[in-house]
Amino acid sequence: MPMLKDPSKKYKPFKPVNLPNRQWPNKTIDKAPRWLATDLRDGNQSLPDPMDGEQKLKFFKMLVDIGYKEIEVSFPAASQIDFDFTRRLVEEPGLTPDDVWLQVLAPCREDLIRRTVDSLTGAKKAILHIYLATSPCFRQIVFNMDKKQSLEKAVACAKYARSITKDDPAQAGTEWQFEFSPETFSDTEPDFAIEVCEAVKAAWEPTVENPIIFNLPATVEMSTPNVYADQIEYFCNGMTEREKFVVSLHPHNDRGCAIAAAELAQMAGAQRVEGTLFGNGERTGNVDLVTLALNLYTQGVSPNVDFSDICSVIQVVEESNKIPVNERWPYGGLLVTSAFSGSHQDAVLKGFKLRESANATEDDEWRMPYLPLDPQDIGRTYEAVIRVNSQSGKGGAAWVILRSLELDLPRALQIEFSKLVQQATEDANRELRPAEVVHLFEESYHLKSNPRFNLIDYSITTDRSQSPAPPEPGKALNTRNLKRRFTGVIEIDNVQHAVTGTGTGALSSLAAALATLGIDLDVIDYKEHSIGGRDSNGLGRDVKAATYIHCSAAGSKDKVWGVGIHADVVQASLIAMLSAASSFLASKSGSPAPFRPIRSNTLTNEDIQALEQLTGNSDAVASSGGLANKVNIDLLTKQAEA
Ligand SMILES: CC(=O)SCCNC(=O)CCNC(=O)[C@H](O)C(C)(C)COP(=O)(O)OP(=O)(O)OC[C@H]1O[C@@H](n2cnc3c(N)ncnc32)[C@H](O)[C@@H]1OP(=O)(O)O
Ligand SMILES: CC(C)C(=O)C(=O)O
Repeated sequence: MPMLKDPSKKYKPFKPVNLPNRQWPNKTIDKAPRWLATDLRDGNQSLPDPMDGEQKLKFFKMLVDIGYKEIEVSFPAASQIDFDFTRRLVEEPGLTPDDVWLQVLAPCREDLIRRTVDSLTGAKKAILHIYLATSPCFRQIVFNMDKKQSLEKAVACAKYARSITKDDPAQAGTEWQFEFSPETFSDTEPDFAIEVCEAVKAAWEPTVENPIIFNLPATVEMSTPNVYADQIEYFCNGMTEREKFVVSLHPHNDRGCAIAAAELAQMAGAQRVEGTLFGNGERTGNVDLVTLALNLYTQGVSPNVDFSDICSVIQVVEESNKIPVNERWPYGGLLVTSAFSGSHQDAVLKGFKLRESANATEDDEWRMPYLPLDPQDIGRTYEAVIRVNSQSGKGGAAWVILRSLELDLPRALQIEFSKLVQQATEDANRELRPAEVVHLFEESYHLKSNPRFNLIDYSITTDRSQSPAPPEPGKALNTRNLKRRFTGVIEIDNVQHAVTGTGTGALSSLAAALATLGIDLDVIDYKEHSIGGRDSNGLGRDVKAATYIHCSAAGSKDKVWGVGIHADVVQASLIAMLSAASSFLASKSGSPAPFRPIRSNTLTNEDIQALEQLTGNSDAVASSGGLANKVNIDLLTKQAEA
């Protein structure tokens, strides 16, 4: 059967309350309401498999830890499990903190109210909650009662409840609060709801010090949230003795607007909200207390409950309800603090960088594109903020590398690496985990090991023979301007090559040395920074240098990046150069592997002496960076002679 083309006969629009002078739209919420957590009652009653006593206890303890002071723990007349659980909370020392109120629910039936009150005997602080559906639909279909009968039933039950609680001397050890719910309030004629509640108030005789709680449920959410807010404001205005009752909300989520309804209704005068963590409850659920609390928090209002360990909360909720918390659930969902798409990542990363450069503390104003809440405030890590898939941009992968390896990649390297990541995500057709992004980076830039190039040994000396300006007579040589000479042994594809080259610094001298083998690279960009932290004595001994060099191949448009990390800053740049050289060989189509030098090597006798010293003399080795590999000096000599 298709859906009705004209549903107007079957479904009628909700008739809003007439409240032309409504005040609530001009109000804001500037303080947390009283919370009532009803996971163990309304949440529990909606589960295919309700919780057992142990599960309830675990959940109860978590609610207490979060900071809830009013907890609806059971429907004691429903099952022995619920009754016993309530008794346990009352009897077992230390389970219920002195400032926590145990709330229990019963329908307007004397036998069930009696049983319910019995479950609380001896409690320090108890809220007895009874309900009677007051809407025309329920009066007619469920109870076959008219308004008068309905009102009389509510009053009779309130009187009975009073007689066995606050009026019963045997119950004097308990501090009692009384809550009445005109169930289906949102579908009840507004004036009738007021009439019933006035009568119940008169029956209970609340005081300013101990007001009655009128819980006004949207048992079924039937209208837009503004209509619910109107109903609440209308109720508050219509009732007498406003200071003797607390208005409580109990929104369900049939239309998906429970959060909005709870917020607008607070603006309309409600002081208390009943709900469950992550909105478990009948049908589409109760209003979600986590979202409500964090909505307040992100407006700078303390919610008086603590979700700083949201992951543990989710774990207990899921194991108790056996219903997963949706990944997209506001605030708590696993994916809501993650950005996959490039534009989001770019914006978020710029936000983080700005905070970092401003040395922002936890307390500093949170201004972050796309993220209304600092994930760390609820125990989520920044690692999970950026995730990499085929929708991601350069910033995503760069962030992963930064967080995992501390490498702050230059922009052009980010762009180059993101192309590799893009290819990998498209090949895999899925998200790349951080470890996979790291692995791809390490492989691409030969971080763990360079498969083709190995710096066996080297020394860098000043080259007086190539001094740009000979010293004036009588003046010392300005060593700053002296050229540097790289002399070393580089293994390429398992063959050792003795090379030497001169340049303005270590890098250019190595570049010159490589050029003698036919590997012509010009360094066009260079960046370095330190990584690693301080040791246990607070000294920067564990600090390493990270070097990035961007090279162009002489005579071609090819450009390659090299990355090197080493405790020795010079060696880091030499390693980076060889990393670039390796990429250069790989990028050259038609380049034979293994590598064969296309130019002959010209090692002078001085070079060979230097190499002999380098490998034979342990002091020299130490001063050259302490490379351990042993060079076959005979082979090198022969190579040089040839
Ligand atoms: C909106 C809410 O969430 S309200 C809370 C709902 N929670 C629960 O119902 C969970 C616990 N409930 C139970 O364990 C059971 O339903 C009990 C123990 C309360 C009652 O069980 P039973 O006696 O078997 O009655 P049952 O549930 O079949 O039917 C309800 C009866 O109570 C009546 N009733 C229903 N609601 C109410 C009410 N608020 N006040 C008075 N009577 C009511 C019904 O008219 C029906 O009476 P009938 O049999 O004369 O027609
Ligand atoms: C008993 C009442 C408060 C209830 O659960 C509801 O109306 O949804």
